[in-house]
Amino acid sequence: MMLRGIHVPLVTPFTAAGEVAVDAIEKLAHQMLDEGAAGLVALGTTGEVAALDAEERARVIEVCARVCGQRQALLTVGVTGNDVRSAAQALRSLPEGVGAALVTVPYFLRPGERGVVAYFEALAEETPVPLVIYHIPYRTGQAVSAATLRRLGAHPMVAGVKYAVGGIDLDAVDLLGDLPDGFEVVCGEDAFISPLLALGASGGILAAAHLRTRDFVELAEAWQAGDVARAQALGRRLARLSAALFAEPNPSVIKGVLHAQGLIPTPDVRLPLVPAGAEAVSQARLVAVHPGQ
Ligand SMILES: O=C(O)C1=N[C@H](C(=O)O)C[C@H](O)C1
Repeated sequence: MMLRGIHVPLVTPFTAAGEVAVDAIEKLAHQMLDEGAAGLVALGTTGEVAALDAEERARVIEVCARVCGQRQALLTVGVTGNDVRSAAQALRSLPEGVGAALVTVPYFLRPGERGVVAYFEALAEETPVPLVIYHIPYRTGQAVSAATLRRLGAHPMVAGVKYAVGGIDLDAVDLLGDLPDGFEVVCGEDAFISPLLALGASGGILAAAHLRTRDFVELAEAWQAGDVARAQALGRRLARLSAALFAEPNPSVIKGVLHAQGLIPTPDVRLPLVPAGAEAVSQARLVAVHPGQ
């Protein structure tokens, strides 16, 4: 169960001069693992990968690979793109220490499900590490059915799917009711982590888990142990936190809270993202401390 547990897609903090704050990434990476995260994700959506140049991406991967190597934790690296040659090149370029690649469904082109299958089957023949399909139709514009995910999951180099469809849909219920051997579902829709775990997901790749990390870890453990009462209580509280942290475009609120806690040097994000409003940050900080029953 390579993807079991909570994996934190790290933010990319920036200095006041607008540079990538590598030291802050290193400290955050250690802190997430200290809190029980099973692994880290570099260059996810939360890491603002689209706004980083090649050299910055390489530095983020390097620091995360160093920390995950020291801690024997899984490092998953985001590979975004909508053409097979650049995605394949990015996979081939992954350095030692990267354990998996989170590959977005090709976005904007809307290639259809046959195109999605051909894309991932081509990458699965090239990749040095297992692939996790990043299925997020409200960002990519491309639907992917349970049947298609099951077909892709039959490939030995396709390890799972990060499932983020804006809730729990019938495809999630269908897929989790009949998973290919060795294929896992991890939640990518933070507020729905608890119900997806209840349906049999292995864990989550959750930006919200930058905060109350240990609670997210305990939530996954409670569902895996069948402690339903504990899992339901934690799930309700953490859903409220997730909703507050996603009140404005991710990762602006999370960065605002981490900055207010002194964990990153600035709350800055790169355009077209803009820093979260003070009210959203204040509300998220309040919910993080008092998540309710
Ligand atoms: O960075 C990621 O990977 C994630 N991105 C999602 C999004 O911003 O849509 C949210 C999820 O927590 C992880």
